Amino acid sequence: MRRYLIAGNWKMNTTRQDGVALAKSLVEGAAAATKKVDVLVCPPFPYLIPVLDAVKDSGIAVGAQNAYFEAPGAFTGEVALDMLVDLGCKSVILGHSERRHVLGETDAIINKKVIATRKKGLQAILCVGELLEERKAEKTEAVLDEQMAGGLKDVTAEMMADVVIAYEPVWAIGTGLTASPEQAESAHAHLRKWLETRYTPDVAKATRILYGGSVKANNAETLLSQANVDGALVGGASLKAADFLPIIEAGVKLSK
Ligand SMILES: O=C(CO)COP(=O)(O)O
Repeated sequence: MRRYLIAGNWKMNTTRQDGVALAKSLVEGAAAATKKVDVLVCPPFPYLIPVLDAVKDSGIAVGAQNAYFEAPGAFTGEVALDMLVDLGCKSVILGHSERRHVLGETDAIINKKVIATRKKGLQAILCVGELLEERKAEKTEAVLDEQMAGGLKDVTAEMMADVVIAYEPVWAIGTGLTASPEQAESAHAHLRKWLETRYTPDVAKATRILYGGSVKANNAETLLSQANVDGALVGGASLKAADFLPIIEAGVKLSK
């Protein structure tokens, strides 16, 4: 049975003070929920340390929104995975659509990051998803196949033990447009099939596939109740405890 993972991607938001206050509210409101579901917050790099302090021993995990694949060295402006391990981060979001489409990350770069992340023992959350024009042209599955093949090149079945896939249709991110539960389920089922073909039925069964794109308190339960939706990667609605806690609760409610 796959355990739900409810992850908050704060993107380039919050101040230190607001981020710490948010983390403390989550500890108050969701520490108990971590018995049933995995809860993860991914603040901007400068706030990792205060947020890690704020959630210490609560069961809530902290992750980064990106990392560089090289060992520490002369890479101005980058953050090494060793540094994230050193801090106590558990997870890294990789290949988010904003990094692909705004910062120009390619599947090849993302692939190096996935491999380096797993080699350091951290959880890799690999994001995939199609643009609106790709969906309209009925290319969704082809785009997902390409991003999965590129992002997971040379990633072994053993490494897959802590790889999470996040399906984030780009047209649903920050737009208020959510994939319908049927659209989400169809993409997730396709991704699971892909995993089965590329790896094994066991890998496909064990790998969590999160949905991301305008997840809110009022749609979380329907999305999470789809057979192949194993959690949520939440942007805007992860920035306020009052918005994020009900999404966590939806996961708890649906957990056996
Ligand atoms: O990109 C996302 C999470 O990584 C989704 O963002 P929103 O929830 O703001 O649409």
